[in-house]
Amino acid sequence: MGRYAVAVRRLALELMGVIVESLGLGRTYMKAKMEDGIQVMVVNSYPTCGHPEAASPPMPAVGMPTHTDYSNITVLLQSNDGLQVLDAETGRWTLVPAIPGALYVQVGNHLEVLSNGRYRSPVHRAVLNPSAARLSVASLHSVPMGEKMGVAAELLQQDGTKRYRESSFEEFLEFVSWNELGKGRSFMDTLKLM
Ligand SMILES: O=C(O)CCC(=O)C(=O)O
Ligand SMILES: [Fe+2]
Repeated sequence: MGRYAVAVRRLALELMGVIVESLGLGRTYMKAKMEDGIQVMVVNSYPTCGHPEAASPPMPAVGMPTHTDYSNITVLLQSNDGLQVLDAETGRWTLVPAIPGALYVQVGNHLEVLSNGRYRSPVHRAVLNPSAARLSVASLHSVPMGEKMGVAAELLQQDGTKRYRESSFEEFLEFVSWNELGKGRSFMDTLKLM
């Protein structure tokens, strides 16, 4: 686990470099902040479970409720199927298939803010697998705890409109200590200015 944590952090920082470069900000734009930043590793263990509610179509049992990740970027390793992403247009849940040896990379809230909405932080959840127990390891990479993340000044200049307010990881923790995950307003919604 120790070696995986180091390797996945190196990968996340490398990917962040490529992403900010794609935004025209230069590859080292976030380098120092990401190097000083935080990495949260979450190991999720889900039991086997079928469809507890008789419904048509069947309602899956949810292991982790609907949310977006408060990170810049998240790298997920999953043992088998269970992760679903919400298609905002159709309202449909799409399975992210577990491919042996593959990592799933997901945009977090902070990257959506930084990019002024060019990158979107997907709404996702984990459903219980009816035929097998499941493990997932999520590695969330962010800027330092008290650091405020706002829209990149260069992108704001291009766009002329700020779509998100700034926030820090500390503010997020304060929010989640009072608001249950998957219920009511999400923290991401509180960041949106339009
Ligand atoms: O178990 C999964 O596939 C999802 C985990 C997740 O979304 C998280 O830990 O933030
Ligand atoms: Fe997540």
